[in-house]
Amino acid sequence: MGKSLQLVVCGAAGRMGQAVLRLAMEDSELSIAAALVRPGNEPDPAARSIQPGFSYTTAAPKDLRADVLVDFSGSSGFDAALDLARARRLALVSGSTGLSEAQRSAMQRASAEVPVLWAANFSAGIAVLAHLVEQAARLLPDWDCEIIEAHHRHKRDAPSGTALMLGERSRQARGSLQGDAAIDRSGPRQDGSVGYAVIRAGDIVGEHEVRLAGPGERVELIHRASDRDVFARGALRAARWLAGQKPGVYSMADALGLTAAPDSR
Ligand SMILES: NC(=O)C1=CN([C@@H]2O[C@H](COP(=O)(O)OP(=O)(O)OC[C@H]3O[C@@H](n4cnc5c(N)ncnc54)[C@H](OP(=O)(O)O)[C@@H]3O)[C@@H](O)[C@H]2O)C=CC1
Ligand SMILES: O=C(O)C1=N[C@H](C(=O)O)C[C@H](O)C1
Repeated sequence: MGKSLQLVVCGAAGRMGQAVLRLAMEDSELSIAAALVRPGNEPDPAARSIQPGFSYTTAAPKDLRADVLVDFSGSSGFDAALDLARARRLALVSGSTGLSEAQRSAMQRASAEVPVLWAANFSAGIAVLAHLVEQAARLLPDWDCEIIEAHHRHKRDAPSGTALMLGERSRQARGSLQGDAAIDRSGPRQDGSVGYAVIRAGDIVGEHEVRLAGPGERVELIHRASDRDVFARGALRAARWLAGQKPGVYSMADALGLTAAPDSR
């Protein structure tokens, strides 16, 4: 059977880009139409377990034929990825975090033209954690909510996109209008706020703990990713699902078929 779904990968030289490329190349139903990197940033395919003879590119070819753009280029590459998806009418799957309000608005506008699926975290476990956090926050409306996240030493944004999503979900579940706790955590805690603590160390793939604390007791909900491939697999699953959808905004819950459960955004 021939390969069916053509992918463009943005941020292809990065940790996630490399994982997406490797897994896509192992999949007989996927092929890589273009792997976009910054000029001078082309990894050695041989050194990274990518197919021999595979070539990276710094700009999309004029005759590009593709179905879905998978973006892991972070906030610095996101604008170019979004422009490319719009210009070539490609469905967009993006896991880039640390996006500004302006970038999020631009993504929303683009969804009128192409199908868009953005998720802070493509793992199935985080989709379930988000669901549990919502339930716990609703059942324990007055308890303090703290989110502790840990990632590798190279991560550029903080708190992580996943931590912010979990905080937002907890606030939504409580109907709280209260904002995030200030970065300056000195002084007593503000009722109803969500607090964040950040660890950046070594090669930690991604850990998120939501701690709900009341008087004399606490509930801790934890997810630990130990292999970056879980995110890459989730993104490829999202890409398969998104191809052929109408323009609009979609979530990982849509792609996973979790219609009754909240999504992982
Ligand atoms: N949703 C999810 O499940 C997950 C999301 N992420 C998110 O994905 C993003 C990437 O993570 P990670 O792979 O670890 O980061 P990396 O820094 O390893 O990779 C990002 C890559 O994108 C490149 N890049 C930046 N701008 C451009 C551009 N304009 N054109 C082409 N390439 C560009 C960077 O190049 P250079 O180094 O030269 O800047 C780098 O090679 C982050 O925002 C991270 O938080 C990560 C894991 C899972
Ligand atoms: O940068 C990473 O590595 C990760 N980023 C995402 C985030 O910011 O939430 C998801 C995952 O935790 C790994």
